[in-house]
Amino acid sequence: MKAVILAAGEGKRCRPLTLTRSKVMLPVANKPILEHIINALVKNDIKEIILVVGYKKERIMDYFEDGINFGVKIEYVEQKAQIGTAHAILQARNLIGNEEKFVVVNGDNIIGPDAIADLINGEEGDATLLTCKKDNVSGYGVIVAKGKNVIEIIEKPKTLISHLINTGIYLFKKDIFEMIERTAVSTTGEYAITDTLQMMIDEGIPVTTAITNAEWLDAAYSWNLLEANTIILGDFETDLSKAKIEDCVSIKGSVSVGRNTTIRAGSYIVGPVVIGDNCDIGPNVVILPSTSVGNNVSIASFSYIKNSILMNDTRVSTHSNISNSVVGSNVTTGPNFITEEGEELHIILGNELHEAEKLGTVIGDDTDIGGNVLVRAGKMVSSNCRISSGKTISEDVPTNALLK
Ligand SMILES: CC(=O)N[C@H]1[C@@H](OP(=O)(O)OP(=O)(O)OC[C@H]2O[C@@H](n3ccc(=O)[nH]c3=O)[C@H](O)[C@@H]2O)O[C@H](CO)[C@@H](O)[C@@H]1O
Repeated sequence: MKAVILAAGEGKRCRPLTLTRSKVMLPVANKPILEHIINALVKNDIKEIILVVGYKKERIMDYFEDGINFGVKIEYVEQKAQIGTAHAILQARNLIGNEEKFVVVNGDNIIGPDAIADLINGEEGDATLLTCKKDNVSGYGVIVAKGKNVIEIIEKPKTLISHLINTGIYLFKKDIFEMIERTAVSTTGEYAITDTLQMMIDEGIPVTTAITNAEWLDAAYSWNLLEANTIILGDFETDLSKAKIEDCVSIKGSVSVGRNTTIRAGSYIVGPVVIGDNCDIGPNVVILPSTSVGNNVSIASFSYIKNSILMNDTRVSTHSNISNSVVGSNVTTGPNFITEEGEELHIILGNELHEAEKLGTVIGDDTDIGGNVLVRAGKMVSSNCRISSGKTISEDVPTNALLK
């Protein structure tokens, strides 16, 4: 069976990190979200993948190429304008060819292999939709079902209607393409697959639900990446075989360190922690759970990193303290860079107010921050910013900002 993965959108709610890559390429435990999905499909023996790409597609295509290094065959199809999930699925029509049925997966949620197995085992009717129960259903499509039959799909309702949400994982028969062609544009101006399914239900065509308790993680906002990272790191095992570990390094819990990475003397690392290839850590650096450090990262002496994601090519100078933060790639921070720790924060994004349980900061790619800079809890610095030494960041910093 083939699978179509929808990966053409930006994922605006994860800005500033998605200004330079799409959400599907955001790393969780040092692997793009999309790679976790592909691994889950492979474990279910689904090895022919059609990737619908659009926004920043080169980044996806350069990473996955033809899929051979990931144990799959990947074919790409471009969705030129991101006008909805139904429209995205339609782009795969020619590549699905004569397949009677196929799996569709939103590319921006982390899923475990059992989620796909639950979908396939629960197949019934013309379309099967994988659902899961969630306490907080805001921001999702919710499902009203009678037994296995879906009665109604309500996209992002304002009031609580059901605790059953649409995971964005489906098993379709190829007739779905004709249904999509008949789908009307929604009030938000998109061709939504949820509208296609509702149209089918209204016409008496059976749409069923399979429920899963398996892993399904959505990092809706950039700070949610930290929770996803903590969960995925929980499955990691210690692997120090490829690293250079100097004397007097203390390592506890599960810690995985990549090729050609040096952990210098006096460093103290408590897992779960994953560190990529070609990194230079220490001397005397403390890294605490649950932290992911990408490839080609340096963390200089006496720095302290806790519950954070540091992406590729980032350089942290001495005596820094980075906690509960997501730092993009190719970021440089000067000596004594401090992220303030905050809990139960209110964060304004666009015109909406959100809550973050815990957050230091989120920093976009290609930003340079001088020495002795403090970022107040929950304040974000966008990409390509230059911040001079000695500043205290008490407001969000916009893209390309120069703070002298
Ligand atoms: C209309 C719809 O489907 N809603 C579902 C979607 O909402 P949600 O609002 O999350 O849907 P998104 O717009 O984030 O898109 C989901 C995925 O489809 C891709 N994409 C989106 C639009 C587009 O034109 N092209 C494209 O490829 C995105 O890159 C992403 O990987 O997922 C949720 C689960 O996370 C479900 O609960 C919602 O019911």
